Amino acid sequence: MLTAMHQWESLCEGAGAEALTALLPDILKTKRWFGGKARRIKAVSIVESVAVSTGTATMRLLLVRVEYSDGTSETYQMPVTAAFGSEAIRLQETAPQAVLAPLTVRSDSGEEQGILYDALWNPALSRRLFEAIGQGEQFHGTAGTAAATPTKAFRELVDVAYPQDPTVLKAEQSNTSLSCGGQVILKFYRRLEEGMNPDLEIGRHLTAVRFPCVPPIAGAIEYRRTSGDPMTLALLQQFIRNDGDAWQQSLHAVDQFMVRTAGDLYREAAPPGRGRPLLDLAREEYLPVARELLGGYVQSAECLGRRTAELHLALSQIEDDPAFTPEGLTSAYRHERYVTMAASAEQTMALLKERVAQLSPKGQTEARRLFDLKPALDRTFRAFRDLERPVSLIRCHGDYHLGQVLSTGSDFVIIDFEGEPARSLASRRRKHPPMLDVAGMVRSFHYAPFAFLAGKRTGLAVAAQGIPGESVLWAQFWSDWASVAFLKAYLGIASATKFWPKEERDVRVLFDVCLVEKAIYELGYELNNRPDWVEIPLHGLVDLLEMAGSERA
Ligand SMILES: Nc1ncnc2c1ncn2[C@@H]1O[C@H](COP(=O)(O)OP(=O)(O)O)[C@@H](O)[C@H]1O
Ligand SMILES: O=P(O)(O)O[C@H]1O[C@H](CO)[C@@H](O[C@H]2O[C@H](CO)[C@@H](O)[C@H](O)[C@H]2O)[C@H](O)[C@H]1O
Repeated sequence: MLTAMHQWESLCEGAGAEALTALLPDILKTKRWFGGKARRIKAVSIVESVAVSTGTATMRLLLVRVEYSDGTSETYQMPVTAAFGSEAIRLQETAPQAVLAPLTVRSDSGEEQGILYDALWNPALSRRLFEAIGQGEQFHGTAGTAAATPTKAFRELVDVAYPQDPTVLKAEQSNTSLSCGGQVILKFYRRLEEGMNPDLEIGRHLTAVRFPCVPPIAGAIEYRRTSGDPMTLALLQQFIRNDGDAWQQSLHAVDQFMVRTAGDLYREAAPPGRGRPLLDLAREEYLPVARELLGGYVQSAECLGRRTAELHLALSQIEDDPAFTPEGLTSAYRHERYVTMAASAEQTMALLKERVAQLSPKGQTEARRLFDLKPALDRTFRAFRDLERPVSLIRCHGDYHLGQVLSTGSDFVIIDFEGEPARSLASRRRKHPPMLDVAGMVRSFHYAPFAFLAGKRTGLAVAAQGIPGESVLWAQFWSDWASVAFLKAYLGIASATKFWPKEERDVRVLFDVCLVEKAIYELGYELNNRPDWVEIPLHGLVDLLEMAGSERA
């Protein structure tokens, strides 16, 4: 229970903030967007409090610094406000996820009971933020200013009157987004760092060149101080009408595929064998049975491949910003990336060793297989380190997977250019070989059928029973041919561009290393975030390393 004197805002500043900061470690751990749940918090402090008012209601945009016992720290954005009496009771019932703590405000006239809650759930206050962007308003805090600015595209995208109140999206996400009348979406970043968020940085450029496959950016809110780079607090972009994301669409396609493979013709047959590299298959005609069994998904994956190549082309052609100018891969880059990849593989293997007993028997066997495959892993990393010819680095999506693509029916729109959430802002803003995104999507084509088999569609946990054995070959078949369709269309455009490696050998080295690096990242991500998904990237990684071995043999 929080107690404030005279007004709830006293909890946000000075001596009054002690009561709130004492409760914050426990409050943070209950929030979906807090990324430090598995870490020990040493101290929490409020480093900024910016007041935003509608005249009748006030919120404080708090910047909260979390210091961990390992000496590192993070800054989170928490917009807070208070409600009392029947309004507090209504919110506790209708939006329990918004409640931060029960609250008592004492004054000379007595006590008032209420709650402190997330101000994004207050429509009048969140509308105030939407409107501030159109009006280019600034809100002053104790150490800096929250500056709202529209882009040139604002007027085309936004009805300034906002006929409806904003509502918080129900989507499963790491940040918090509000949609306003199905017209625009305002995404509040939770973990903040100095420097422009790549979502805004990339989105602004692609909006300026009118790249059609991303939501145009209408504006942003940034926190500015006299020294240091601004921090991106929020991004306003067009709301894309969609029929779900490509992940949901893919699970549906896998479902239909599995039904087809169970049909009379295929029931007794094993899927046609593997063994050919995907990059080779992508340059040949489709296997007729693959086309038949994947059905309309072949066209979807091809469309996604084309859009991905067009995205890379657009990103490589942004001319007025050095942060986007393509660069050659230097030996310093190769060495530095080699060291980072090897270190992160070591860390992930160590974590897997700690958790191996929690896997299914089949998962435990695969984990042991993975430990034995360490030489193949090293060979893959070394082949990248020893590349001799120059390869282009460009700005990429950075965390590209089927969940980052909205399906509009006949086409796709690519969202969320923030990069891999656990990495630092500096590393998320780096240039990479575009193969990084290609590999991200190919890994996602592997995740979809295996997640389907593991019951992820229906929410069943895989941990206890492991991936069912009988359909694994068909799952692999779907994964391979969906990837081939994507690669065929991607290469059809990308291989003629300046950013694509000229030598086929270099393409193969990059493809292998990017796939393996992504699968290791996923293994670490699942161990830390979704333990009952671990066996999906584990299986994928073992398969990649075994295939790499058999191709070399
Ligand atoms: N421009 C948009 N139009 C419509 N829906 C969107 C848009 N951007 C995001 N969404 C929805 O919000 C979800 C989360 O968005 P995302 O940017 O991936 O958030 P986070 O980075 O917090 O995970 C998406 O999966 C999608 O359902
Ligand atoms: O979308 P985010 O930016 O939050 O990305 C993180 O979470 C993703 C899961 O939500 C994770 O993606 C992995 O799981 C997906 C299925 O849920 C799969 O399609 C992806 O291929 C797989 O990598 C992503 O890695 C992580 O950064």
